[in-house]
Amino acid sequence: MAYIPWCLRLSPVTALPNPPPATSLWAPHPASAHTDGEAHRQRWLRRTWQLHFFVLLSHLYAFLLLVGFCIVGYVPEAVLGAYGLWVAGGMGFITWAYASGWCHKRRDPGLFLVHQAVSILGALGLLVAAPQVAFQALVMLIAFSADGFLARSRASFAATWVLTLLAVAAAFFWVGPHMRMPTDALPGQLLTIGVVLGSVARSIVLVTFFRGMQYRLSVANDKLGAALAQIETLVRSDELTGVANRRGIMESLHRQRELADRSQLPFCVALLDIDHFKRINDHYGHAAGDRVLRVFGALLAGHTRAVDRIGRYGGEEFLVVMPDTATAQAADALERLRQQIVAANWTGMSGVPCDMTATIGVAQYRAGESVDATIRRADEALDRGKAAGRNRVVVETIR
Ligand SMILES: Nc1nc2c(ncn2[C@@H]2O[C@H](COP(=O)(O)OP(=O)(O)OP(=O)(O)O)[C@@H](O)[C@H]2O)c(=O)[nH]1
Repeated sequence: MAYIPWCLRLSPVTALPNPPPATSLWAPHPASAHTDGEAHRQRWLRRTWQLHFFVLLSHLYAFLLLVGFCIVGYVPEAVLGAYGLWVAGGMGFITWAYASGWCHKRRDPGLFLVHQAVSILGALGLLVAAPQVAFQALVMLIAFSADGFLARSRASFAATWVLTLLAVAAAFFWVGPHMRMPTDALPGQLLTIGVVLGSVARSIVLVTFFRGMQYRLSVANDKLGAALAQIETLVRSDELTGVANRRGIMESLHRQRELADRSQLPFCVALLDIDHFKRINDHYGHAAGDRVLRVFGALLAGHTRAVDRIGRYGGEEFLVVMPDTATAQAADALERLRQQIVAANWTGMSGVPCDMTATIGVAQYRAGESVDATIRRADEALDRGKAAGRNRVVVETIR
């Protein structure tokens, strides 16, 4: 899974059982890389480096403050040297890990646990070695713990803070009596103000950065949700006519069957077939035939109830699911529809000089039967309608 700090994780899009992972903070996930391509990868790399550069700056700032404390005599030079080596070594390693791409291959590309362990131990070491600047060391400890926002999980975030608090308690226990705020003279006061300002600035930048990340992730998540909803609609729609395609109408039919089995309410299935449609193709070409089909789809959508479900079952054959409807009511409604088809201005609407009719077969669902059985009976009625001369509504034969 891509590395995403827990605080940036968004609720997953539920439209698909396995939604693609949201974008990672530290490295673009391979699955998401193809969406925006190289530009997207470069953007993420730039952000990673921006954050890393800022962290480097904050360490440099803390080091310069320590130099100041050393100059005015609060910190031994050996401690300053050890601290400098620790920061240079740690940051050098992390810079190498980013630059070489080594950290991107790891399960934890932010090197979170290593980073936290090194940071907390270093700050603790400073606290013990130079209790004169305990205040700065404590501020650093808390600031490093705030990096826990990069944690993979709430558990490691909580663990970071618990460990920090335990470390601080232990440090107080050992060196507590020697701790003091170096504010007895002006240089110490100024340096202490510098520590406070530095920690406030670090917090502001980190919070701003994470808020920005969270906003961008939420926008990406919304876009993904909208795209998935669009795909959901597209896979169930007929491109030519705009009504449901065979998959969509069959899903509606299965749903209606389940509802009817529960509610014991009747429902009907109607199959509609345009009469002599082949002639349109033969006389005016396939494109003209497509325009006629589009008009037929629009007529069906416009002259059926909102609760009825319409789909293109195949070729010039359409299927209508009519909920809460018994055969007699269905036959009446379909007869009105047939008349609308006859009366429609086909030439005006399709641009093809023609007058179309349709034959309709209708069957009522019988409790417990398969949807295929209902469709078969509607199809038999349709065949009888064609054989009897077309342009009519035929109800299934009750056996
Ligand atoms: N333009 C166009 N034609 C299609 C499409 N799908 C199927 N057809 C055509 O629809 C015609 C169906 O012809 P037939 O099954 O003989 O039916 P018919 O001519 O309507 O005759 P009856 O149903 O017996 O009244 C064929 O010519 C198919 O090529 C489509 O998406 N677009």
